[in-house]
Amino acid sequence: MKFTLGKKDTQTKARTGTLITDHGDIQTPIFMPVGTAATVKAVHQRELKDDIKAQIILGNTYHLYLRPGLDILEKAGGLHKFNGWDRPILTDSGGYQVFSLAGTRKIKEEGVMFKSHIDGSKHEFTPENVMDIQRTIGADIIMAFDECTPYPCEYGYARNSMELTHRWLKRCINRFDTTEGKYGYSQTLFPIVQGSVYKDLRKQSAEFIASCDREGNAIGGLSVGEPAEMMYEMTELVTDILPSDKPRYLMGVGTPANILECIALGVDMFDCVMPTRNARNGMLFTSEGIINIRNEKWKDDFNPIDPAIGNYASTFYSKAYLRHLTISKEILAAQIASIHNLAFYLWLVGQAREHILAGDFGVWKDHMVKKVSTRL
Ligand SMILES: CO[C@@H]1O[C@H](CNc2nc3cc4c(=O)[nH]c(N)nc4cc3[nH]2)[C@@H](O)[C@H]1O
Repeated sequence: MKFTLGKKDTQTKARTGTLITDHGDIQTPIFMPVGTAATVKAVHQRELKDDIKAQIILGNTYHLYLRPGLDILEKAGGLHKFNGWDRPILTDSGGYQVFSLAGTRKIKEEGVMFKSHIDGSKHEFTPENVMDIQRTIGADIIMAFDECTPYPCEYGYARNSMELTHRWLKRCINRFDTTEGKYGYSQTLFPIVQGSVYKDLRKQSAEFIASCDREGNAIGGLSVGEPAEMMYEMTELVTDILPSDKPRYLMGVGTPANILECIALGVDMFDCVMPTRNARNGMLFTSEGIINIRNEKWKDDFNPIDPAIGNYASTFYSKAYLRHLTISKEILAAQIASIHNLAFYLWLVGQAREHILAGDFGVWKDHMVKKVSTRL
């Protein structure tokens, strides 16, 4: 994988770039739709490509390992062949899901023992087998096996958790660098900065991660319930230390406003379940602000959902129609709202890229942060 920097903004730390992978190029800043269990929920691959203009999507090691399982994925020739998404894929390592989803888990130096949330079966993730699992899934970008330090937590817990993540990272690197991809294209491993909300730990973790000299770096342990101001403070502290010639991925972030603020702090890659999860509950992100489509006020609003972002679903369907589908619990509601929200997120980061190139990102960002946060 190769990353070439494009233009650096003069008023903020925002920058454009291009990530070159064996499954295609990615223009940054970029938002990555979450496709947890081999699917971006309610959305076809064609819609992802043509309507949403997604450039890279996520998969999840924890979920894919449990179902459909490695045997099926290997027989299919990897995840790209299995779900038909032939552009880049990034998989999270399970370092978050094991702590947030799995039943009873036990963290040891060796790894994490856990029970499947599906059938209660017992499993163990170690840095080594999580690398092997992600080799089999075949994502272009894979994440190190880490502990996403819970928030809030005591300083001592945060330090021990960060140090465990660093020891696990060394084992991930040793395993990854001594194994090959299984499907004839290259994969790359991103390490993950931890340190919770403690400045000295964040600095220490960012310096260690930077010293590993990998092709990209991720910022973890955020978007876990901390106040937004704290997320921004930790993000800025870390991006000032991570190398500027490598892509920076802020995991699990976030709202449209969070994404714009963190682009201004020098982050290049984002993922979040919000556009798809909130879509299924009738919460729409639009270029004019946030809409709760269930609200009575939309029942006879026959205007399109959001023609400004220029995709089929947001232009063809009216708010009144989508409200009807949503309160009627029609399947099509989830499809239209998910496509719309994801198209909005891709439109927003695309606009950010254009304004960085045009040299007016700072002013545009401040205006848009207010606009996208307005409750309509
Ligand atoms: C704002 O949405 C809520 O918050 C979650 C996103 N927040 C988040 N923070 C993360 C941190 C890590 C990490 O430190 N390590 C690894 N490996 N993966 C991670 C994944 C993460 N996702 C959504 O699931 C949703 O519940």
